[in-house]
Amino acid sequence: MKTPDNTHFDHKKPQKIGVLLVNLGTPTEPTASAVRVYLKEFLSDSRVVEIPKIIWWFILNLIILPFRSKRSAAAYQSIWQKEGSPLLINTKNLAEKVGLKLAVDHENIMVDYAMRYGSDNIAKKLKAFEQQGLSKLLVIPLYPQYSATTTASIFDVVGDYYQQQRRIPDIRFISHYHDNEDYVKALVNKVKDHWYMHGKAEKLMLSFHGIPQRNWDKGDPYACECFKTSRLVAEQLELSQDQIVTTFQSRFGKAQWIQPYTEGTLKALAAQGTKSIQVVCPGFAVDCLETLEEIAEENKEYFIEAGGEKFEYITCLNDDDSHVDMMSQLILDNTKGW
Ligand SMILES: C=CC1=C(C)c2cc3[nH]c(cc4nc(cc5[nH]c(cc1n2)c(C)c5CCC(=O)O)C(CCC(=O)O)=C4C)c(C)c3C=C
Ligand SMILES: [Fe+2]
Ligand SMILES: [Fe+2]
Repeated sequence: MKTPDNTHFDHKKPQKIGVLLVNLGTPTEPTASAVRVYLKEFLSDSRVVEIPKIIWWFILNLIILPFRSKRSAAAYQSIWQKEGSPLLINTKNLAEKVGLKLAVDHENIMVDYAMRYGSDNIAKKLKAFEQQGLSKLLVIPLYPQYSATTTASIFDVVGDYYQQQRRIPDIRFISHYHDNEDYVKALVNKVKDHWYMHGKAEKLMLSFHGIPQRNWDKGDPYACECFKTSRLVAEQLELSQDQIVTTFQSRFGKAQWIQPYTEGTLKALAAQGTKSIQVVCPGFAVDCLETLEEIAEENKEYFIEAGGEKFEYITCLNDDDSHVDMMSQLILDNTKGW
């Protein structure tokens, strides 16, 4: 154990519950150099890329980072907001609203957000909690569907942090909430609200971030959880098999990823005569590059170019009341007895 840096225990300090909502992370600015720093940390995580370290070091540093950073920076520029990256702004807003809602009746609960990669990292936020008298910790990765590539990576970092500490709080970790009733209801209501404003399309597409096929083959339950979320949403929306389609986006590299792919499905549907489609991304708690640029811009273009006429993107739950309520309830359910 390295030198622990805990402060002396203070008997008078109030004992509090810390709730950390953790998302992926994002570049500090939409420039090639900032994107490179972010991608280097993200793609060096062996939970994300399982290729042997030495081989991957060469591929990442000599091929991917020099080319991808520039291309991704341009994509980030197209969605960047005055206050920064949408992923950061939306995550911050969600955590703030959940904190305010819970503060009304539960003044011992502190809510904050953290990012797995880049700034606002997990260690920094756990340290801040400690300074405010943390005695119990609930970690909620903002990934409804479990994957080792995302959820487990957050668990690793929380573990690494406490490996360096003398005092460990009581810790609870939510590994998924893909079939949580309130989460499914929030998605269903989001789609219904959209229908109310814009009418129905011929098809509803549920597009999730993909993972490599070999991760699924090795036992990652992610795809099964995505399909279960889809089934629950379809049942509550009373949609038949041919009105709803589940797909996977954001393929990275040449290997096979879980299928069907979002891009290929949109092109095929348009080519087969589907004229209108609505797309929602239930695997993303908040809007980010993968939804605002890849789906709402890039994939929209593919659909229209292939003969589609109407493409509507339905935004993520973000800081909607239904999401704030759902998260608050998840927190109360999982801090019972504390
Ligand atoms: C091997 C590569 C990747 C795996 C596996 C992966 C899994 C995965 N990612 C998310 C959520 C997000 N990914 C985002 C961006 C993003 N993802 C990858 C690669 C893998 N993701 C890259 C290279 C990027 C960067 C953008 C790019 O260059 O295209 C984001 C958005 C970040 C933002 O700043 O807005 C999210 C969110 C999940 C849920 C997941 C597995 C389940
Ligand atoms: Fe990703
Ligand atoms: Fe992408």
